[in-house]
Amino acid sequence: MGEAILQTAGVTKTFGGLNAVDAVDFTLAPGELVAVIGPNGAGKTTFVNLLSGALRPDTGAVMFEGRDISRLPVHARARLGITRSFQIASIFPGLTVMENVALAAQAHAGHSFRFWGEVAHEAPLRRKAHAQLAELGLADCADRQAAQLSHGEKRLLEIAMALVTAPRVLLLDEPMAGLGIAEARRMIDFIAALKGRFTILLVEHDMEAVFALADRVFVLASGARVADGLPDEVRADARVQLAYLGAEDEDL
Ligand SMILES: Nc1ncnc2c1ncn2[C@@H]1O[C@H](COP(=O)(O)OP(=O)(O)OP(=O)(O)O)[C@@H](O)[C@H]1O
Repeated sequence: MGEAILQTAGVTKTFGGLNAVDAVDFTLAPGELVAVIGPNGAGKTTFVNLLSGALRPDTGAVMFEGRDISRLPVHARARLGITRSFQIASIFPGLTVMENVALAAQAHAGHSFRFWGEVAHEAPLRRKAHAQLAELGLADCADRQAAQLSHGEKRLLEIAMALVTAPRVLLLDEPMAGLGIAEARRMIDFIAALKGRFTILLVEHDMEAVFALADRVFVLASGARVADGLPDEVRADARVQLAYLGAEDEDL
């Protein structure tokens, strides 16, 4: 893989006396899908917050294309193309799927917020939304009201709303959470179809999804990196197995 698009160097975040993220070095190369895993409380959410800008590191740095972005807030990082799906996606339940995607496209286009009545007349936005939904295999949902979607379909819509903004890096925080078996399979297929076209960091407890999707697996435990490698290497790593001991719901 080429140079990192997103990188951390010795990044640390402390809460009280606890190093939630402890001197972590991490790289994400363009087009890669890296899964960040670890037992409960390992620091995964804190780490994503440090990447998205929701939290600032106490020490160390976050770099985007070699530029130090450690002090930039969420909106400035979003403008650079670092997109966390749920931050983009406040789904409007009374609007259709297509209208929600068109609104996300409009927000990204940099217009100040306008109500849907105005946006609805903008054919280019509607076309863009339709094209995005068709590309994602969601065209059959386009005219459904968002409120009527299943939980799994709403998660797909959130990701579609992030993707229409053409993110440079997509941060997916537990997209499988709360999905039934069939919905989980659909989500795995959906994310698999994004591979190579988008650069993705996936935080996920669902190991079936992680090992089906990841190019590389990055393991945190007690805030620190314990492994970073190919899925099969990580699965066989004794340090990883040790980190997961006692975490009954998270068998590797
Ligand atoms: N705002 C906060 N204030 C104090 N402690 C926090 C805060 N956020 C996280 N922590 C602590 O930091 C540690 C890491 O938490 P974090 O939520 O990042 O882990 P996680 O790997 O995402 O866990 P899970 O898999 O359970 O979501 C935990 O011990 C948690 O209690």
